[in-house]
Amino acid sequence: MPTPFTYINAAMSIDGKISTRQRCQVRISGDVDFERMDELRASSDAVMVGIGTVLADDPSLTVKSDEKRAKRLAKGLDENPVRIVVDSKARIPTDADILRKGAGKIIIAVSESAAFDRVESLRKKAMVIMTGGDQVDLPELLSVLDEMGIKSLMVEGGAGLNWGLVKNGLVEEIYSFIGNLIIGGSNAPTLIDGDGFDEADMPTCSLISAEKMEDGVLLKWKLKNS
Ligand SMILES: NC(=O)C1=CN([C@@H]2O[C@H](COP(=O)(O)OP(=O)(O)OC[C@H]3O[C@@H](n4cnc5c(N)ncnc54)[C@H](OP(=O)(O)O)[C@@H]3O)[C@@H](O)[C@H]2O)C=CC1
Ligand SMILES: Nc1nc(O)c(N)c(N[C@@H]2O[C@H](COP(=O)(O)O)[C@@H](O)[C@H]2O)n1
Repeated sequence: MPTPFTYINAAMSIDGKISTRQRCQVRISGDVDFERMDELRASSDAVMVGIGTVLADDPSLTVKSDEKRAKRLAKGLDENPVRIVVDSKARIPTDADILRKGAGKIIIAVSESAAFDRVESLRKKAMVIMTGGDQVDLPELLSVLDEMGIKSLMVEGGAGLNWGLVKNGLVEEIYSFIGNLIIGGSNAPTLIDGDGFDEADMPTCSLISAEKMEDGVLLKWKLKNS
């Protein structure tokens, strides 16, 4: 089944954490990396996060630069890419920023385990796509997105969603900005959490580029199995 070109973009500490043990939003990127992230948003068909990130960070996932939004409009696109939340049980608060801020399509990807009334109330604010039994079926979801014309998909985390996508072989590239911080903590989320791979199954990557950026480094990887 065809799926969009899917890539993860994230910022992590020297020790691979993407947040603290309190799971609150941490500014790891500097201005240059946030600008790069905004350009990626502006140039992607869709941006995706997991419900854990929505509950922790309450992001809007909008393109921040007026100029970049104007360029999208000039090309006949919506100001923002399609914004997608992977949320099996439809837990997203109805006043979440992503549902209130910015123009453009919003998709909430739920599973059959979502309560009917929650799904019906979300349908007033967003398009709902249902796949999977207990949890969202990510391969099926990405196939549906591809059929809808979404050909490039930027994944902005968090740790659990990143795992689900990589485990299913759905990620082609990973871009990680490593900032000059040490966060530590065995309960702080890393770039990829979940159950983890056994040694025999670990995906390997080839390095696309390594670039010094402000006080950190931007690494771009291509997954070999994709
Ligand atoms: N530094 C950075 O670049 C970034 C940092 N973060 C940080 O990451 C943390 C959030 O990460 P995390 O808590 O892992 O949350 P995620 O955003 O990764 O969401 C995880 C949730 O996604 C849902 N989900 C649905 N289907 C699947 C599936 N098939 N596979 C995997 N997950 C699925 C699950 O909830 P359910 O079953 O209910 O649907 C799961 O608990 C926050 O602390 C945030 O600040 C987040 C993004 C970027
Ligand atoms: N690239 C990057 N660097 C950091 O330091 C970060 N904390 C994040 N977090 C991601 O950005 C989202 C915030 O988006 P809004 O601009 O508020 O819409 C957040 O949810 C994470 O996905 N990213």
